[in-house]
Amino acid sequence: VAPLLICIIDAWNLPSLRYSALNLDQLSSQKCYESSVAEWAYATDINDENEKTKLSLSLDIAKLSKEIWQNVTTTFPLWREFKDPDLVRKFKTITILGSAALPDDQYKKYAQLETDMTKHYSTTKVCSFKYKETCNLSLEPDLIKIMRESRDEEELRHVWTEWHDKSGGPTKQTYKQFVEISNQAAKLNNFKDTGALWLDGYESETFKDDVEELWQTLKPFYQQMHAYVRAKLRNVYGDQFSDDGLIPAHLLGNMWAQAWDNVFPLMTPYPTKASIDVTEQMIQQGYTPLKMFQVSDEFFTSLGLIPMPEEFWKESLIEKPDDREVVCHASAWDFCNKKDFRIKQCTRVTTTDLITVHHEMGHIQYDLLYKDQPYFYRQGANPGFHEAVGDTLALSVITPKHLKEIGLLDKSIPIDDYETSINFLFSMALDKIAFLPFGYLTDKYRWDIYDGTVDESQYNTHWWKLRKEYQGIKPPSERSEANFDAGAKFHVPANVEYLRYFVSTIIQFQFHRSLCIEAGQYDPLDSNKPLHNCDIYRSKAAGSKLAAGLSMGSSKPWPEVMKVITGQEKMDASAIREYFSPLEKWLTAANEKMGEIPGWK
Ligand SMILES: CC(=O)N[C@@H](CC(=O)O)C(=O)NC[C@H](CC1(C(=O)N[C@@H](Cc2ccc(O)cc2)C(=O)O)CCCC1)C(=O)O
Ligand SMILES: [Zn+2]
Repeated sequence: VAPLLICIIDAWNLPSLRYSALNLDQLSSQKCYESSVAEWAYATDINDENEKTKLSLSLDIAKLSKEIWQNVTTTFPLWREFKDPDLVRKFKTITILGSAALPDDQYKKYAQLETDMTKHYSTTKVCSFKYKETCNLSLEPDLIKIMRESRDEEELRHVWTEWHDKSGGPTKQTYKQFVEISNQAAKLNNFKDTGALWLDGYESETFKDDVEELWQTLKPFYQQMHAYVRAKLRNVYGDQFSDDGLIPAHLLGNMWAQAWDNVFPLMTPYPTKASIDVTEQMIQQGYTPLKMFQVSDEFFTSLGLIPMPEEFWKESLIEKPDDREVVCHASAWDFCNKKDFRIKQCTRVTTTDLITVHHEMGHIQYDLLYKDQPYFYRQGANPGFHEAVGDTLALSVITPKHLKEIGLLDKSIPIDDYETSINFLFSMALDKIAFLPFGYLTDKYRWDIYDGTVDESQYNTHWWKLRKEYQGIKPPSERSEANFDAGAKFHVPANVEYLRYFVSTIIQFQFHRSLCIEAGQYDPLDSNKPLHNCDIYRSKAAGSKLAAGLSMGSSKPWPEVMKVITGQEKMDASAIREYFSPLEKWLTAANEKMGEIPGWK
């Protein structure tokens, strides 16, 4: 590869030799394509044959990137001193290898451990509460549905405990081994541990402090919402509550208590007014998963963004097959050949899944917008940007105004009054504000493990310490170090960094505010155009502003991309606070009236 490399670097310097730069791009994207095909085959049909192929292809691509890395660092040991910042940036993306830096045998062990943990998570089955001998319930769709719909405290506790015992516990020792190898890889990349490697993706010395500050800014609002929800759940499940101020984790409508929108029906602020749960309407109108993807694609193209390519509609898997095991956790795939882009999602016809469809389509839209960047720049400006694309557009889609526009909310229903807006904002806060402490602690927990603060004898104790401190929740049943409850959350066994979702929750409101101004849908001085009512649907101006930033991929540091999209360079909680400000006032007054004191011991 060395000679190829020499002229590659020249090529980057001498446009005349561009063809050789293409070779490195072509070499890497070809290998990426092959390993993506093998990954996809496995994720959509979990069996030994596909697992072997997937592991061998991922070893191949690890070998190639290690070879390129070794040649770059030996041929150009002083690359950090180069004058051209773009060249230095390219070198940097090549030299951050992650697990591929491991020697082959260690890499094989790492990949096997990760595959074993993800396979265990994706195939775990539990027994039903009502029919004790039925033990084939999957997380998706069975347990998700029970957690969303059941109001039977014992059934919720059974399902929560079964899932946490069976999915997390058995992977604890595997995870401990995985942590050790993962840290070895980080050190080979010149990081002190995997947590530091993850944070490097945000290219900011102060990132941890910035995140902590954003959390401290929003924590009082979270505590007001937590207090109101706690009071309302106490009315329903009284005996489950004690005076510690904590909410039992199984009563919040979600297996991980990370989004509470499913308990909205138990605490609707104004029950006679409209709510944005349009699941019934979708079913009545004969919505199918395909229709949900078409509705989303139409929203993107209404902004002048790129339609899903032919391949997408042909190759995506949008419903759970009934003849094989698949990894149901939704995901969006870029096959690195500029043509093949797919989504794998076990889609159900629900409002939540309509939002998830937009989330996944947002990933593909970003992949499409930066597909002509050099291979190493075909990434999000930072991981949070990739997560924010779909959610930003979903903030418009989910408004009562837009739901009427697409016929999911009856035209006759009044939606411009104060009470309807409080219902809407409360439902949005149960999703977005409830998520913030979870989005933060899921990586804080793993930073503490990777940097050695916590060893495996404390894995479960530490998880519940953070879950109590940040979320104000507690487990519904006795937990011990025989459990590994963090392992019951996909991203831990699958080893996917999670802070990206906290970052996305903050910046998506900054993107939304900027695009709403561009679309003429929001004016900070016009109270008739509040931010939460904005729908950028059909605004080509908003679409082109978003596309201008996203097309840059990771070619520039993310503050520059942030500036293109929002005019600001920093993450800033003012947008999310402005969006929710009517609700924050309402909740504070409601808690005072109930005598409900925010916070917990
Ligand atoms: C090849 C590959 O892996 N590709 C990446 C994308 C990429 O890197 O290009 C990818 O598809 N990752 C999967 C992951 C799936 C989901 C997720 O895990 N979400 C978080 C947090 C959350 C929850 C609600 C929400 O509205 C938004 C976020 C959770 O469920 O806890 C499942 C539901 C939605 C998104 C994703 O799409 O981020
Ligand atoms: Zn995502």
